[in-house]
Amino acid sequence: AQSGEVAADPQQYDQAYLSPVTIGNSELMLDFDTGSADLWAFSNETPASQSQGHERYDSATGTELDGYSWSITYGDQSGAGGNVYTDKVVVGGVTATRQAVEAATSVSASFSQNIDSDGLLGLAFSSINTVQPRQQTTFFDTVRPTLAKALFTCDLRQGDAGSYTFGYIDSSKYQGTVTYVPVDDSQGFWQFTAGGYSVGGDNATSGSVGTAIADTGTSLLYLPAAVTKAYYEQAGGRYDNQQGGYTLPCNGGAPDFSVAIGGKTFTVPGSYIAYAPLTTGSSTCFGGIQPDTGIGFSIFGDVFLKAVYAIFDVSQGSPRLGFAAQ
Ligand SMILES: O=C(NNC1=NCCC1)c1ccc(Br)cc1
Repeated sequence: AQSGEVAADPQQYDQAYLSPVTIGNSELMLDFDTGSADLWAFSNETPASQSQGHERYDSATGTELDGYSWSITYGDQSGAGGNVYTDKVVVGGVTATRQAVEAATSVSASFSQNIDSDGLLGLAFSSINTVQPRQQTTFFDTVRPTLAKALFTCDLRQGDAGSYTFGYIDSSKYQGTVTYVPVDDSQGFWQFTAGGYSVGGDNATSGSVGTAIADTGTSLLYLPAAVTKAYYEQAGGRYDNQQGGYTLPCNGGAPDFSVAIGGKTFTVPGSYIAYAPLTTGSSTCFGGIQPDTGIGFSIFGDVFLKAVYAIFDVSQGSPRLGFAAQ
């Protein structure tokens, strides 16, 4: 049985985390994304005008799926599209011999401009893979029957290298016990229910967060508008229309944010929520918590995930998420 571990290296401000992947004989840095289900890369088929500074997948090593294509739009309105190959993909020693690899023929500006990222490796459910005419499986679904345990884990860290594992849980990476919650995969996401919250350890805050997804591909923590408003009232933040979100002082006084999941409380340090200065040297920071208005549910992105050890587990028949304090 296979198992393995790969580093997750943070970009500036932990905006995204990138992991090394070998596709054919190309070595690429991909953004592992539990919020989508396509494995795509900049390629020899991506226009030079869009791929300056990126490593590219050489599709010559692959077998083209004739007449197949893909096209994806992400929650932040970025997107890409192209052709489809099968090729050997290796992640931390775990090998998929015939993985669908989606070669980009077009990518949106934010992907071209982020030269650290050579593409994405989707880890949501294969039901939302965009390949036509026949949907393809994610890397995890492709290797799942060969894994020691049908699960992968995510250990993202603030400003430091973390890791993803496939096929095993590394109990040295968390403290205390793991709390498991059921996952509703009907929309293709790692969707769960979050409970009550508190700001700055003040257990007077009431209400509950509700339906949420665990999304490594989203940088911030998007919560219901009422919860977000309650947080910034205590944090001394304000909604800045020009910035299109809440901002707050960078000065280190931001309160912690705690949320109950499966009856256990998980805490995001205030320092994670003073996310990044509006511009270099500014004493005002963009907030790591923002309202989930219009999305339909909350998004537990990297700001939350780097405060926990997360286990994405399909070994029990029904999918489940495990969380433990880091
Ligand atoms: O696209 C999503 N996550 N991944 C990525 N974002 C940007 C690049 C990769 C996403 C998924 C579900 C919801 Br609801 C909102 C956003």
